[in-house]
Amino acid sequence: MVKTFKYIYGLRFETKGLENFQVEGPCVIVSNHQSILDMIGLMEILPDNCVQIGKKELLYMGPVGLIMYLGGVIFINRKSTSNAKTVMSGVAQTMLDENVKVWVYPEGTRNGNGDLLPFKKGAFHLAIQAQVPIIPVVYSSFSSFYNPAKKLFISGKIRVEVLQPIETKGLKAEDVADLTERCYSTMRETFFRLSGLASEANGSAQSPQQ
Ligand SMILES: CCCCC/C=C/C/C=C\CCCCCCCC(=O)SCCNC(=O)CCNC(=O)[C@H](O)C(C)(C)COP(=O)(O)OP(=O)(O)OC[C@H]1O[C@@H](n2cnc3c(N)ncnc32)[C@H](O)[C@@H]1OP(=O)(O)O
Ligand SMILES: CCCCCCCC/C=C\CCCCCCCC(=O)OC[C@@H](O)COP(=O)(O)O
Repeated sequence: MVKTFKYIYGLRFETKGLENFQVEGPCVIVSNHQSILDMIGLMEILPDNCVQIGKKELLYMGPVGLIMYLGGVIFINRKSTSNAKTVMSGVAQTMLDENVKVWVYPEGTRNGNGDLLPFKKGAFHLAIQAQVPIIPVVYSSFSSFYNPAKKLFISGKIRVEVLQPIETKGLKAEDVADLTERCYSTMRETFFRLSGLASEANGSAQSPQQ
């Protein structure tokens, strides 16, 4: 049902690398998060047996919260790192027991400013604790067709790339920072490429025309 919103809004998806989802057993999928439109992009490529990590406030969104709850979304309290850590440790065991993939937005919040925010570390702890691969997914920038500040929302194309799995076998807690950084730079590079943006050393991004 969520997927059908793409026809209403005139969004087209060009997807590459779906075969990278074909890993044996569970994995952690990480993707960039620009807006609520990501829910359409999520449903466009959602693999089987995959649940998402969401902020707990979403649970209180009436019927939408109920659907998410019934769909298996794992709710975390972002204001309490210790609570979120406890929930995610439980997830590591469950994903192995039940052969489930877990989708995390490592930026931890929506960000439509034409770059990726620094990644939070929960997804990477999770993958290392469960010793499962990380599969990065990158969606190109929406800014050419969707910009609430400029009251812009027209039809547009979203390029999606499912990148190759990053193995975590043998990695330990002390490798989390390095793994996070590796994944971040690969995804950021891919984001700029898919969006046709030139990156700048200071972290801001500009289109070549600008
Ligand atoms: C029309 C009808 C519609 C019908 C409806 C249908 C709807 C669709 C159905 C389903 C779709 C659902 C989609 C849901 C999408 C939801 C999107 C969101 O909500 S995004 C926001 C929530 N997600 C996240 O925040 C995930 C990312 N965040 C993290 O991973 C964080 O790390 C954290 C676990 C929340 C902790 O946050 P904190 O700010 O404290 O982050 P740090 O990363 O800086 O961590 C601090 C510190 O703790 C260490 N740490 C972190 N995690 C762990 C861990 N698991 N184990 C051990 N240690 C951990 C981390 O390393 C840091 O320490 P240090 O600095 O020393 O390294
Ligand atoms: C004009 C925009 C129109 C949007 C059309 C949306 C089509 C999708 C239809 C229904 C899906 C409803 C599901 C709602 C789930 C919202 C998930 C989401 O994006 O949560 C925000 C959260 O991650 C981070 O929150 P903050 O950025 O920190 O606060």
